[in-house]
Amino acid sequence: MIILSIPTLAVISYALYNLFFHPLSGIPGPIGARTGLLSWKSARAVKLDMGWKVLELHEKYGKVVRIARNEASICDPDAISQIYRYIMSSEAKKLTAYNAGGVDGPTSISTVDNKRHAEMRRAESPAYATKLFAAFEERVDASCRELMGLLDRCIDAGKGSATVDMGEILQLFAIDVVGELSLSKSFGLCDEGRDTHKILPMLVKFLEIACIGAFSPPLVAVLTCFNDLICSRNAAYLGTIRGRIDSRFSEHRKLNSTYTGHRDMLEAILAAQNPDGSEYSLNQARAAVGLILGAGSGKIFPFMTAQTMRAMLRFIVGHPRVHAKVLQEFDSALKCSDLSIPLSYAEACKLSYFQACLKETLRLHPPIPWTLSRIVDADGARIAGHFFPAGTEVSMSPFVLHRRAEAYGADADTFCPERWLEAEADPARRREMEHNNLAFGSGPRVCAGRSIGMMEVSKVMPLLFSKYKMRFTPRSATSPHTRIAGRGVDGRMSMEEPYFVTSQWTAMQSDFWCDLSRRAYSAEAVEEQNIF
Ligand code: HEM
Repeated sequence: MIILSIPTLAVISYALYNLFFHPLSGIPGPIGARTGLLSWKSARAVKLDMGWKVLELHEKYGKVVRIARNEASICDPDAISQIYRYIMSSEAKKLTAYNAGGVDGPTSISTVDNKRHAEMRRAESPAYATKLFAAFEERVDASCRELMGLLDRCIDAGKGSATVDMGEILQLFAIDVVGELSLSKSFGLCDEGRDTHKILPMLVKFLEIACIGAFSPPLVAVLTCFNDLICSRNAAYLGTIRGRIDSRFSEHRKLNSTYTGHRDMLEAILAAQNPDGSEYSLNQARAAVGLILGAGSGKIFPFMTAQTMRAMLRFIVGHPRVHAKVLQEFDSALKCSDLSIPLSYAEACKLSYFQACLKETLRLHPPIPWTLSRIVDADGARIAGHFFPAGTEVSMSPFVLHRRAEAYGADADTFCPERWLEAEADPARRREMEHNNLAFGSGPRVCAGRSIGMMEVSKVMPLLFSKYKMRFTPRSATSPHTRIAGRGVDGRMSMEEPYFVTSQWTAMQSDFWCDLSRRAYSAEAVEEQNIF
């Protein structure tokens, strides 16, 4: 009896301490999180509903919510700099959860120590530098051609129209692009027209499991075994990547090559040096390139660009007024010879309405809805009216912040690209809106591949919109959808929703079918055919 009651007493004392004496005890939140007896975040990782659940908590409890025993989620634009810049600039460490999922060794995103992170970031920065952009653009153009080739083949096979899983096709494209950018070699997925190595399910499972493991430490060992199993079942894909990295590594060492800055990201990584002047080892190169490719890392960037492209397609085609304006802008630029095909990034940046749509897409559907956590440093910090002592965690969800009226106005939850154009006339407002955009994170750990991601999306999406007539395949008993209803990024289920979103570390869409046919892209054609 006494033996039984000791553990029970320990649990009760632990819960009471967390409820009434823990430094975060004054902050409201779900009871499981406040007592520390249930992991609210693990539940989100398993149920794949993070975005809308954390939003619900903020709607119920306000700007500051205790989402774990030691963590508060904050949604206050005024706190962005404090959390991501000032706290980070001192001794604060990045949450150890980022370590989950690494295979080849530490990467910049998984490195907790700030000093080491800064060193890695500096060493690897040439891989993301604008110096490589001319080469990058050619490679993205090559992948665009393969993508258009695939869509044309589908349309020809269907004698002028086709119903395709655009979600999957855009993912194949994004993976081909990172293959081109990082290793000078596409994976040929668009050429094949399908996921030949079954890479996609592997990457999705890898990511989901890494997230569950990150927030359920007792499960890490079991989940790591699952991840190893997933990797071994997809040895062909991982083997191809490793083989390419390894042979380029030996070639680099044998020839004692110097970095010319003209080839690809791997060339820049092979030339990277540690602070003591030593060259990057094979494992360091594998880890850095694996991070970019999503092979052997829990953070999968080809997913993020694909998610952005899918969301953009969903928002633009789902808003006929916006769709017509995007096409009109493209057609008139083409008519005035302001554009060439393939589109250069510089030209794509001049399509101001299109760029506003891209920013609006990243605002309403940030690929990472998860709370980006930081640990408070030795001095503690006063944030959003609360004092956080050293060692407590503070975080923000891009998804939640982007939907707050304080950040984007009373209509924050509607898709309105015009808000970005209007802000152009008011530099202070524009700066504020850019500052509140957390889609790529903020501060010293902001996304290293931001310009690459923006370039990729900016080059391919205008072409897709202008070259093809696209509409969402209506859901019906005979449609190819695997789910009866769709689910939007806000968690709402609907028969009208063209895809199904799961919200975990990333907001992933699936089951996204579109009807496709060719479109004559010129301004006259739009008017004559009265397409809209
Ligand atoms: C639309 C596409 C993308 C989005 C929305 C995105 C978003 C993000 C976010 C939110 C973070 C920071 C996470 C944090 O605060 O801990 C991040 C980090 C990072 N991203 Fe991206 N990303 C995108 C594309 C890419 C691409 C294409 C690459 C590589 C070519 C890339 C490479 C990285 C790297 C290396 C980091 C780690 C930075 C560090 O910790 O120093 N990203 N990304």
